[in-house]
Amino acid sequence: MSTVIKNGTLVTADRMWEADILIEGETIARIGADLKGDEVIDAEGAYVIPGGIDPHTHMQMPFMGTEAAETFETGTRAAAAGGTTMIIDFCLPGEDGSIKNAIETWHKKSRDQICVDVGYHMAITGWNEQIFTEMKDAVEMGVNSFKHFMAYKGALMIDDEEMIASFRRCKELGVLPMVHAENGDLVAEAQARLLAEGITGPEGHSYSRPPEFEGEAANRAITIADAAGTPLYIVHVSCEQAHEAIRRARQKGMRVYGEPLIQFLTLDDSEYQNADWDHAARRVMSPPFRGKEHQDGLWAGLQAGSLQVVATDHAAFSTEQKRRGRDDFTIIPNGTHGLEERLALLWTHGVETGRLTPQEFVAATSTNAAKIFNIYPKKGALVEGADADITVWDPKIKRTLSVANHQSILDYNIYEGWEVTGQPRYTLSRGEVVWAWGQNSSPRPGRGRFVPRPPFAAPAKALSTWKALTSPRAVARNPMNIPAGV
Ligand SMILES: NC(=O)NCCC(=O)O
Ligand SMILES: [Zn+2]
Ligand SMILES: [Zn+2]
Repeated sequence: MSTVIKNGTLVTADRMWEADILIEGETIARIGADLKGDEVIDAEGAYVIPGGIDPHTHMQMPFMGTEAAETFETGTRAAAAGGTTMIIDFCLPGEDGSIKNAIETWHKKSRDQICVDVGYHMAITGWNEQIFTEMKDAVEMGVNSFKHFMAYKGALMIDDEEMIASFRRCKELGVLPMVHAENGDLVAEAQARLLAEGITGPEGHSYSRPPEFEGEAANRAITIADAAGTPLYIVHVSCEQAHEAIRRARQKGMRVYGEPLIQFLTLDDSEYQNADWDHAARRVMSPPFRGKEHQDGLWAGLQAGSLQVVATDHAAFSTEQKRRGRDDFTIIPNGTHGLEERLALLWTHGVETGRLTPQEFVAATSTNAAKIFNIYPKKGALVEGADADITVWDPKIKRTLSVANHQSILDYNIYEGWEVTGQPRYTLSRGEVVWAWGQNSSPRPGRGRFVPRPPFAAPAKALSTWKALTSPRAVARNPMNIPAGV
């Protein structure tokens, strides 16, 4: 069976042009004029873009004494409804500490539920022989990126020595280390002080994690990555201090990538001052939302290219779960949602305002992630042979974001009442329409697939060559120029 998408304007990270797309089975077979297929999808007046890739989600994640409420099923349905056709979720090792077992556990959780494709990053939450060995197994199982938490002291956090060892192992394996950059010791100290001062509400969360703590950790992680000779991806960049560290590193020629979240681009820290406890607690995440000046910096980074990917860090906890921290902000589960809203918010606040071109929008929502995480051009591209993960993006559809119409399992929406312009008229995952605007689609759970991601030959080789050329070496001297011993 073949399908042709007709009359649309194709947009990729580097081009915009009029053409039809012929899909045969699961892949793009041809791109050109006047193509014919068994079925026709009309894209008149719409942009035809690569399906979104959200490289930062946490479905059903065990965290802070509970488990994220969003399931792989509801989460990937929300993704499809928002024009996203692939997520990369974070695997956390269980009590046995095994990375291999964690991947199997994630497969078991996701396999029968996913409506679109998934990949995994692996969290490194300690350091020992088993982890060293199993990192290679993880690579063979299709994982090419490893996250290190510099925060969440006493839980997921690792120290510098462990991070150095793990980054060196990443370099050996040609895979990408990632960091959650916040100084966890300083956060823990600030939390204790604020509680002692009687600040127990969600505003304490924001006070305990100032941008300086994030900037310090970003600089430290960059220094460790440079010493280990590896590229680095910094997740959920929220502030100018971390952005500045990334800019400086990139200017020195380092491959450091920065990921702002759609939440950081659109919401600010005044949310934590809201008199309604639930309102403020539902927006508790780490790092927290920042002031407007930081937001402007993040937008500028996307425009200038110092930040590459807009993700969501979708970690959805219900009101009831958030209320666990009623008397103590340090136990409010950290996380917010955005998977379904990401593209529409970035279009509305990025493209509609002239901050981003449609091509830059595509780069930030799919192509750059596909390149950085080594699945390009299978994903994130409109080229012959690529997976037919395609969103027919209608820039005229208006929608009011609301818990009443969202697909997420959550009992609230942090964007309640916000008007957005632009929605997927159709979302296609490997050639199948999984979402059609206004038709109450229900993509089949279990149709999604795990996408293995191989290690990165090119950046690893380039960095090794450069490090070998610039590494310290002894100066060859004529013995006549060396003082004689006494
Ligand atoms: N970001 C957040 O608050 N929750 C999810 C876990 C993480 O990414 O740190
Ligand atoms: Zn994190
Ligand atoms: Zn996260």
